[in-house]
Amino acid sequence: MTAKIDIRQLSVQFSGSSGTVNAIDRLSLSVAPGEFVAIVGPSGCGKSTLLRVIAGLVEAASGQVRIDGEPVSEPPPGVGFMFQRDTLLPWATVAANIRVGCELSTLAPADYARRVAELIELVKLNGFEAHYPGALSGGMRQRVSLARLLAYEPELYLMDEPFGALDYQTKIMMGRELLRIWESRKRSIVFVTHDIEEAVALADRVIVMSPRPGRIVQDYRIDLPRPREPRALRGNPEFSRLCGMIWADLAQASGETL
Ligand SMILES: Nc1ncnc2c1ncn2[C@@H]1O[C@H](COP(=O)(O)OP(=O)(O)OP(=O)(O)O)[C@@H](O)[C@H]1O
Repeated sequence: MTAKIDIRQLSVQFSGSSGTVNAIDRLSLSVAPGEFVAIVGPSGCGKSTLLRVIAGLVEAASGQVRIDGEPVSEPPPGVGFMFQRDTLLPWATVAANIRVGCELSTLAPADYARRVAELIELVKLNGFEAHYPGALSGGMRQRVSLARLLAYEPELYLMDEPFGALDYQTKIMMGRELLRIWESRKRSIVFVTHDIEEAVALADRVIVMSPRPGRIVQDYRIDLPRPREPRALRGNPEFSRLCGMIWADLAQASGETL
């Protein structure tokens, strides 16, 4: 079976006035079709850079990234992103921003309005349809970005701390929705987060990265039963064990003692 994402010996460097930064060093990773992979690691370890290389937005110094067997050289079709800083159109309303996702999807134009209304309901932005992004909080903008991504329904979701600006309850709710959609459609997801519990609750695998240069130090298979209810997992001993191990890896990667 062809991997959805196949990364071989990837290195990425950034050059600036203060010298060259080795952001990623000889990293190899394979993501199967339909797999949900979470990436955790200390700040600055190259998680966002890795997503950007997969998305064809940053060039590799060496190594190769393939999506569906094809080398990535520019943003590939069928890939949806959700970046840390939202990329909403400032001149378009909430509804119009979500509609952009529909336009990228295979949905018939006659169904756009219904889908936009469903997604606004899903991300709890009823009453804000006609607002512009500048009039929304960071968490609300993140929910619009999520709705736009869900409207697109790409084959591959690249999500960079998608729930980082949300309050705890909304974050749990959005995680549950993402799981529900993923479980019904089985698209591939690469999901960067700083939240270990979120990573273990959602993903099939949790990849732990070390700080500069970014490398993979652990690759955990999360065999917790599905469908999962993120909140109910909090009392599960296997869930706690996995979170504890990843916590220890991260502490070690950051050079901290527990
Ligand atoms: N465009 C760029 N130019 C120069 N250096 C960069 C650029 N983008 C990233 N870097 C550097 O590459 C390294 C990895 O950055 P990256 O944003 O990928 O880390 P991260 O793990 O996503 O961090 P965080 O968890 O804080 O979001 C950092 O040292 C960063 O300073």
